[in-house]
Amino acid sequence: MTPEARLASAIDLLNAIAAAPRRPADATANAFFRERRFIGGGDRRAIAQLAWNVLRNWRKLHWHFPDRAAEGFSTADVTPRLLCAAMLHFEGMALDDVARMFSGERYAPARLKAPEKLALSHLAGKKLAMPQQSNAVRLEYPDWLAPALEAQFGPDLVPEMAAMGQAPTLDLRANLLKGTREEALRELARAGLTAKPTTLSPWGLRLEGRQPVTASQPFRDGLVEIQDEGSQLVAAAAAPKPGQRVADFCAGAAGKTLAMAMLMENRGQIVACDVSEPRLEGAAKRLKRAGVHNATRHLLTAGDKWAKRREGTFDVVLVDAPCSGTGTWRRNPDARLRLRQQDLDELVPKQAAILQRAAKLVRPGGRLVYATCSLLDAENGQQVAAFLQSHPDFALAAEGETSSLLPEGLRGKGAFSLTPYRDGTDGFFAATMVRKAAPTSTEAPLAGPAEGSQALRAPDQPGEGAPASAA
Ligand SMILES: C[S@@+](CC[C@H](N)C(=O)[O-])C[C@H]1O[C@@H](n2cnc3c(N)ncnc32)[C@H](O)[C@@H]1O
Repeated sequence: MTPEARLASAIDLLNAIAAAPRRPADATANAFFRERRFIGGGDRRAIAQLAWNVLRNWRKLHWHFPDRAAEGFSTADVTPRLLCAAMLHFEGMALDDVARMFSGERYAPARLKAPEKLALSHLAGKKLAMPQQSNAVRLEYPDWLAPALEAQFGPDLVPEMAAMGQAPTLDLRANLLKGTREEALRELARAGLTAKPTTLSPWGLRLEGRQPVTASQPFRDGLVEIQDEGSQLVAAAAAPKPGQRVADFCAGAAGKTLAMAMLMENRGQIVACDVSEPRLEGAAKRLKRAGVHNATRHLLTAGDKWAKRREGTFDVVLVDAPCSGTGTWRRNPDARLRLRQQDLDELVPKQAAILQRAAKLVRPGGRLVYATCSLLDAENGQQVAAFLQSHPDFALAAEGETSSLLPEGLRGKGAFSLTPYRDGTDGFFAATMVRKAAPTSTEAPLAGPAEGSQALRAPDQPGEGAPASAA
């Protein structure tokens, strides 16, 4: 593709993203490229990069295009065309050269209109980030979240949000069911991929730059799984042992189920629960590729007796709760634009209800881990404090009760948070709680696999399951 055609496609992609404002941009981008299979890998990366740079710098770019009614320019004229043109300029292209890209010729974007030319002319001599911009604009966070983020990070707000604005690293987890971390490193190198061990997760590997992992042999063989180092540490906090009974209550597409099955050395039983059938379906292919044999899936439905019958029977219960995803803004810059106060107002009681339901599954003496990929105390510390207040039979794990798989700095307290600036991971929170050992005679006996649960050895047929996710 010519540079002009790539530009036109980036504009089309941003228009598609704008047309589905509640849908995650990466889902729209996947559909966009699926419908345009003729676009090759290099072009695809260049198109996505320009579109993502626009999303990452959304507020700053808009700041440069205020209403200029007297000159016939209104903010309604700020379209993906203008944002892409501005982005190219701020990336170093002279304004005349940017204008030339809009040639109107075949595959190139249509010529710039008078209001667009006028708006672009005001960019001359300016930088993308300007001292007059507020912190929220310069660092790309929503104004309504400023008080919560300021309270959370204090003097670190600026470096934390700046780190959140960077492109993320791509982390893998060596799957010890298939080989050691050293073997994974060797096989990656043999496949032409450069990685190095992570410092916090004992199984993590960090890839330099963007490398085609999913097409590589070690990925296809299940020797490595895509998983942010922070997500690996949540599984480390849960620390299930071989032979135990484990419930991954919000398992989604099983990112943490996979890591926990690895820690269990495929022994014992792990039940991956979720309310979303498509997500649980997506888990099947990943579990098969990873060589996991000790997992079953269970779809949670309203009025379902499954959980009731298994109260007090699990050694470890992980609640990887649905959350604002504010810790994943590096990966999903569009999420900053989508998140509303209303979403948070709905999420907090939902998380509390899920945590209460899941807690009932924990046996006396067992472990309950509550985790999110959120930066916000309302979803994290406050949620755990409220739970402990209303559940005196649970306590935050004391030193010595937390997982020895965690790095020393995270082991001392029952709860930890991770951030891109401090830890080089996505933002994560995990709290380990222990149910006090006070067995009662009414406890249900250990139950076998649930009715309606599906054995995950099933997908022998090609094409079953969903692609790997980074969760
Ligand atoms: C953060 S995601 C889980 C990611 C997953 N653990 C992983 O590592 O790949 C949260 C999940 O909670 C699920 N969920 C939402 N409401 C739920 C509920 N009431 N009970 C259980 N799971 C729920 C969502 O469908 C979603 O898959």
